[in-house]
Amino acid sequence: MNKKIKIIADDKIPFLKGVLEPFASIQYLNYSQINNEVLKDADSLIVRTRTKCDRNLLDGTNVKFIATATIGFDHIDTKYCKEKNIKWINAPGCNSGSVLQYFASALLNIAHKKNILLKEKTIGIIGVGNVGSKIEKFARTIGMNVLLNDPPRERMESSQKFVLLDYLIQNSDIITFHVPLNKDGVDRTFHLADENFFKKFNSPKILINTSRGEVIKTEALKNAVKQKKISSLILDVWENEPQIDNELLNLTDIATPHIAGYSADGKANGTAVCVNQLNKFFNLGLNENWYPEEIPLPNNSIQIVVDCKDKSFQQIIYELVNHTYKIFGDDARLRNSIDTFEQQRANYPVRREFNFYKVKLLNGYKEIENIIKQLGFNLE
Ligand SMILES: NC(=O)c1ccc[n+]([C@@H]2O[C@H](COP(=O)([O-])OP(=O)(O)OC[C@H]3O[C@@H](n4cnc5c(N)ncnc54)[C@H](O)[C@@H]3O)[C@@H](O)[C@H]2O)c1
Ligand SMILES: O=C(O)[C@H](O)[C@H](O)COP(=O)(O)O
Repeated sequence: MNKKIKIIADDKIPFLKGVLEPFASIQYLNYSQINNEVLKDADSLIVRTRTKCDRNLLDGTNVKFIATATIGFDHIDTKYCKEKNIKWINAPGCNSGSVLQYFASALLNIAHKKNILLKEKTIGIIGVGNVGSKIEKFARTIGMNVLLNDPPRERMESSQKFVLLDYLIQNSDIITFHVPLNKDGVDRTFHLADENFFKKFNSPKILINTSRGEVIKTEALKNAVKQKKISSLILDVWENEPQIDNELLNLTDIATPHIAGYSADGKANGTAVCVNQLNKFFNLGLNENWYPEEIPLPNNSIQIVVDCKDKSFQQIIYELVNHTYKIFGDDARLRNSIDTFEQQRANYPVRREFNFYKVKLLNGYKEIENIIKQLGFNLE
């Protein structure tokens, strides 16, 4: 145990307070207060995406270990960290179940509103990692045709299951992005969807972005919507957050303030990875595999009862998913108050993922039972 380790942590990381105090000195700060000055004598940092960990922040400090309670790590200057021998870790997959829930809710609600039978549609998934793989499984489970694009995986796995981006664009009814933000290199994703990308649209498509705002060029996207190349637009991430483009917001069908990954389960997973990795790195003496003792309960009932009689399976899944997450609540809050983007994230209500809920089917049948289990719900 080393009492002298000093940690600076973002104060909006849930479940963290009180955990490391017996083993280290820890100070919680708003992300806007985490600067070079306050890090002077710090050994470690626990951050979210809002803290840019680069030379400006870290030069001349003692920081040896950075943990980010997120999957994304585009806010970490990995080259600089390597040069300075600063170890950094992220939390791969921590919130992939949460993004799946967001995605399922968004797609099923748009389909419901526009009378779209999803099993007749083709979905193109760009980026098939932790989140993209869950979306793939969901889409296949509900009978959709699926196209996958992931050049890094294609190179590594030399698999036939991937298609070229152009093919995906031309053959998908729905396109969804799950790539990391790569600012350069052969797998660059910065402005992956630009004028040239939208030029290839041969029919109006549903477009969903829960990855990073900078993956889509805002001006090109706005023009594509105005030219009716996009039939429905769902955005959780934006260029230049939290100062997002008001005109773009008004062109969306569903708009949310970067909360796709904000389930309480996802947050608990992210915090646990940070605590456990930090404990290991500094040999702090905390029990291995720490996990929050209690995750708060949501505002709805754990049990969901659905009568399947005379309902299509898309309708049944729509009802189930909507019980667990009401996406239009998040959408309305953002539309009513575009200037409180960051506050809406900070005060996000408790959301629990599918595996928290128990489903009781009335007039159920084998096929729907299997689908519900595959989606991660508990069947009573
Ligand atoms: N909105 C949210 O709250 C939220 C929550 C979780 C993740 N995210 C973001 O979603 C994205 C996906 O997250 P993840 O956990 O699945 O990440 P991941 O790293 O597990 O998967 C990313 C996948 O994209 C692939 N990829 C890389 N470059 C590509 C390219 N040029 N074209 C196509 N594929 C490419 C990788 O090979 C990998 O399989 C990330 O940007 C992450 O930051 C957002
Ligand atoms: O990268 C991630 O894990 C997600 O984008 C996550 O939702 C980011 O959350 P933040 O750190 O901005 O609170």
